[in-house]
Amino acid sequence: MAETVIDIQQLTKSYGTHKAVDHLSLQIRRGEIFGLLGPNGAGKSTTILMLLGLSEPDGGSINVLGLDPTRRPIEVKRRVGYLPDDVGFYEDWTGLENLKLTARLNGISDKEAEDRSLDLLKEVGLQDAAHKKAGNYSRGMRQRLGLADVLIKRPEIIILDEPTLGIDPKGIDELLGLIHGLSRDQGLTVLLSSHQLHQVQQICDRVGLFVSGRLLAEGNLETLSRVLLTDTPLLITAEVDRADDALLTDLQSVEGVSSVRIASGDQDSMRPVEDRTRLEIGVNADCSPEIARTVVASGAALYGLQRKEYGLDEIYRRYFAGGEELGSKRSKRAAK
Ligand SMILES: Nc1ncnc2c1ncn2[C@@H]1O[C@H](COP(=O)(O)OP(=O)(O)OP(=O)(O)O)[C@@H](O)[C@H]1O
Repeated sequence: MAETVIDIQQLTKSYGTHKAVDHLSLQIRRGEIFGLLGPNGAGKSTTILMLLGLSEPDGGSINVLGLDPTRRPIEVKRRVGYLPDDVGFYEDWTGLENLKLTARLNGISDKEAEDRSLDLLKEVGLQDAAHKKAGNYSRGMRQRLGLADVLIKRPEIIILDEPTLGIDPKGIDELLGLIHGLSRDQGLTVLLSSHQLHQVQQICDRVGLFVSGRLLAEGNLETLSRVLLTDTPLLITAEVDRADDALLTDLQSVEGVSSVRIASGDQDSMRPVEDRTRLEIGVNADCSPEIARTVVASGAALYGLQRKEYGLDEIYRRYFAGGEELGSKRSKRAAK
């Protein structure tokens, strides 16, 4: 297994009485693309600042490439690239000039700076814009220039804070493809913060789900569904002509069923046909045959039965829709 390049243990940071990061423990391995996923204010940026030595923890420990960022921020900065959500460039300078400046600031010779800058501009698909002023770049181009800017010092880890914010869908795909390719080709470790689920899902090897400064769960999609949806890893929807209380009770007693509810029909794409009722049945094993038998035995007509596994989007939506009480229950479970 690849070595651990970021090791966070029981990390805590408060602003006044507000805990922005609350006993966070997390390990990231070399070459991984790890997604920090969570709503605004979840503590992602605060965590990133502490990883870079730009903010001091109140408690716990951080180790980045064997270094404590609070004590050795300069060495960490040399080996870790950081792309904030909005990079500052000299707007009147060309993309190439901006990159060369960063290279020089990192102690790279003029000749090498020119070569590396041109190579990177090509790599991020900006060769044709190399001599255009950064002020005239689109948001997507600026982010790609930002990526080149971060890579110029040949870091081992790059940390990207909401890199796709404000970019159009095509630009997002290009940027994510670029990040993925870089990680795979060069063994670069990528830490990417986002509240855009499908983007994180698209390229991340593992995801950490943040809420209120705490890491509720981490892992690949499968692990997340197991941890966050222990009771109902699968959802079966049944479309019936009617659903009385007796049917709901019968379904609830089928082995493997953990929840039964009548769908609200608030999602257009899933709205049942008029005069039909859609039941959402949370199950921990596929008990479709027994569900079908129970519906038919009740005298109701069964129009359809569908089984699906949760995607990250759904985990996120369901999880956060669950509210505080559910959240704390689940976080305890996740912590086990
Ligand atoms: N410098 C600060 N002073 C006081 N409170 C802060 C400061 N920075 C962050 N916070 C608070 O700490 C909490 C975590 O913020 P943080 O920016 O880390 O979250 P985030 O997950 O990165 O969200 P966002 O995507 O909105 O930046 C929030 O409640 C925020 O208001």
